[in-house]
Amino acid sequence: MENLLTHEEYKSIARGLLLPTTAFVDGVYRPAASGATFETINPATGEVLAEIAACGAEDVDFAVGKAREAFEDGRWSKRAPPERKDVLIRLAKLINRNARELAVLESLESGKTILDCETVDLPETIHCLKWHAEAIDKIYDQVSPPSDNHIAMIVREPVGVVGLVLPWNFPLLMLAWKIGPALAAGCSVVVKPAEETSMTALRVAELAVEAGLPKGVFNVVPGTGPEVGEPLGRHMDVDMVSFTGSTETGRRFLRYAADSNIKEVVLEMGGKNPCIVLEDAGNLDRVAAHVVNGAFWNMGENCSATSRLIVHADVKDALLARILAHAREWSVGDPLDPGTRVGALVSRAHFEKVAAYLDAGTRTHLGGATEGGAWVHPTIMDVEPLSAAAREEIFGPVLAVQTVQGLDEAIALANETEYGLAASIFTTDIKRALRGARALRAGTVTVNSFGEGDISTPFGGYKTSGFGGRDNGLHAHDQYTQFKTIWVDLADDDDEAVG
Ligand SMILES: NC(=O)C1=CN([C@@H]2O[C@H](COP(=O)(O)OP(=O)(O)OC[C@H]3O[C@@H](n4cnc5c(N)ncnc54)[C@H](O)[C@@H]3O)[C@@H](O)[C@H]2O)C=CC1
Ligand code: BAL
Repeated sequence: MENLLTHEEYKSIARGLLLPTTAFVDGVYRPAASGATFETINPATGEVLAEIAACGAEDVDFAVGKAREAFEDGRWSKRAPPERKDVLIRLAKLINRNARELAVLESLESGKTILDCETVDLPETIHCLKWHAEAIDKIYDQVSPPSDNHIAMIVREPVGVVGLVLPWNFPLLMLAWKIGPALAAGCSVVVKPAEETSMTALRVAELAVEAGLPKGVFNVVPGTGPEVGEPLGRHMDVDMVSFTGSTETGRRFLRYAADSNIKEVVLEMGGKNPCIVLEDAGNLDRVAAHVVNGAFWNMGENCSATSRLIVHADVKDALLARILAHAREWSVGDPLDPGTRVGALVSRAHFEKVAAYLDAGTRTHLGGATEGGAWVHPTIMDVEPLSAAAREEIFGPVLAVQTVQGLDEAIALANETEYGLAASIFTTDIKRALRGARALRAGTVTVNSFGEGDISTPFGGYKTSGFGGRDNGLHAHDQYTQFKTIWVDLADDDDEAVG
């Protein structure tokens, strides 16, 4: 990549970074009300990067209050759409101007490779914000003609104060997926970053104010799930929560909403995503490259990662040979080395969770090993259909392989999961591809490729993978918008009144 720096240059930038460590509320950085802090660790070195404000219910309440004030006085919610667009485009440009610093910060906190941060996370974050900004003044209200004597306007209004609860695997991109449409709609937001990765969200909130976003509209409250996420989920003055993370925590947000003000809840949760390769898949080398990318990109810490390979017996050996050849190219190493493809897992605790699955297969084809308490080598293993490794979300670079004899068996096995986020199918027969794609119970199905789609296409899951709406696409704007119907009676004053 011609724009990448050297390993030494990245390390030098890392040493010089100014780290944002306190909450960002009402346009300024401020410590937690209690003064408490927690350590944020660089997972690749085990070193403490910074002490971050450990916020709690009092801080959440303060941030929600400021977000509410901002929403009600209309400083953002009632600004003309073209003006909101200009501010968000300025924010995208500021992120672009600070992209290198943000990429290094993202990599340091999360263990993600600098290669991905520079070439995927930052460009996609910037593109996402621009895309939603550009959409703001192109979404029209509607008029319904119920009768000659009536007219009904269907108008969109911002939902209000929104809580955005983020995961650690794509800290910046998930922030953008949520603030893009939320701010575009005119909402005020209170962001709760994952405790492993608080700093890039804090820095983006600061840049947003520099871009002209009024204070109080974009607040960030760092802290743990129980101390910040729960009070946000239970807050009586939060109108909606959008969450990305585990299915277990997603369920909690439904309970919080039910027990409080029945706020709207949108959940993007786990996956155990199948990749079906049929005997007529065509160029197996190309298929293998997709499978390896789907399984090991971002260390498999990706809700839509290819975590199950369901392969036809006739091509299994040939495909596996090519998969192993591609996977061996994925070098494990320091995330700040631009040659590294597999960085550190996000935390020691997560490393231990993933490592516990490494001997759960019936036969290991590759990997099965760890390194330095932070790295898991790309691992490929055969698994039994009902085993934990075949059913549970591992969220690491582990590919579970199962063999089938035909399409129907493959579909049945693919759907035999509580999840339904993503799936892929490889075949050169268009009818089989479409029959398979329709039968797969997943929010995104890719044919002859691996991918999550594009900012323009909705992303979310079936079954326990998703609830309440979709990220991305214009559909995402619906989440952050209330529809109001305004009826007008067009009858003359002396006509008989009818309902
Ligand atoms: N769908 C996805 O993209 C993600 C899935 N996961 C899955 O979840 C597993 C566990 O990872 P975690 O980081 O523990 O995920 P998590 O779902 O617990 O964390 C996601 C967010 O929810 C917050 N949270 C945690 N407990 C909470 C609570 N009781 N109330 C309110 N908010 C709470 C966290 O602080 C974080 O901001 C992973 O191994 C992986 O399988 C994790 C991250 C992202
Ligand atoms: N793959 C984007 C959503 C996520 O993994 O959190």
